[in-house]
Amino acid sequence: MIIQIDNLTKWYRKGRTSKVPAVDNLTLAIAKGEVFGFLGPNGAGKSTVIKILLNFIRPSAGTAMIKGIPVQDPLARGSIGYLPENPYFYDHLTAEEILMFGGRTARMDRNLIGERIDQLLARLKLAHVKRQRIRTYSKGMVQRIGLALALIHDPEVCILDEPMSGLDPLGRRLVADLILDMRRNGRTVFFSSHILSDIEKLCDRVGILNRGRLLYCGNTDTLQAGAGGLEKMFIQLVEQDERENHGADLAIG
Ligand SMILES: Nc1ncnc2c1ncn2[C@@H]1O[C@H](COP(=O)(O)OP(=O)(O)OP(=O)(O)O)[C@@H](O)[C@H]1O
Repeated sequence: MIIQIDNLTKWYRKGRTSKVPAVDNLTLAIAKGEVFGFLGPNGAGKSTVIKILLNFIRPSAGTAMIKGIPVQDPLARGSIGYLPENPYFYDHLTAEEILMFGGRTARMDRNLIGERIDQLLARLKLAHVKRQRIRTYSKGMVQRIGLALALIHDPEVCILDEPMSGLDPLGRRLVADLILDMRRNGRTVFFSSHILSDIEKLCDRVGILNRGRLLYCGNTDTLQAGAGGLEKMFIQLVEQDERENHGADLAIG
């Protein structure tokens, strides 16, 4: 398995005395070449899992590995491309400068980086702003530069935290096409999203998280065959978990 998460738990402090589990004994394995959609309501723990995979934060218990390498080992990061939930750049830099920096950090050859920049900016419909400073970009343009930076070194594993966030329908289509291309090229994509229609279209499998626990993990084909598809299933599972395990009546939908 290219991503292997075992019994992962992350506690955060809440006030002085109490702690809440943001991730609660999560076990999950993603195969090479899979497009995996990671879903869950706000605060379910998706970004926390992603931050652990990137080794930005440490788990309280359990393990996470990329290509069999524990995520704490810097070697594990060599094969990852990462898009944060809210990408942020120095706004006096241009797209070209940011992407060149990203490519150099990944130890790529300058000429190769140049080619890759042109290719990615064309795909993301940003070629015309290559030499413009980021401060002149709209929110959706910054998001697309974030994606280009995640992909500059053609990573084996792409971990994308809400890649469609802030994008218009055309931007979403561009990102969806890029994800499908990555799958065709044997790349693995692990992404979180609240846009269930995108998840249904793009993913081989989905995992549904609530309060840090995995409520469902499985194939999207089976879901579509079921009545109501992913949206209905998502709402039912989360409502049921809230009612049965947390005494809350959500009354969603
Ligand atoms: N640094 C922190 N300190 C304390 N609690 C935190 C911290 N970061 C996250 N949390 C809590 O951990 C839980 C999971 O948060 P996380 O950001 O992982 O959720 P998410 O599923 O990514 O949510 P969203 O869909 O809103 O982005 C939430 O209850 C959140 O309040």
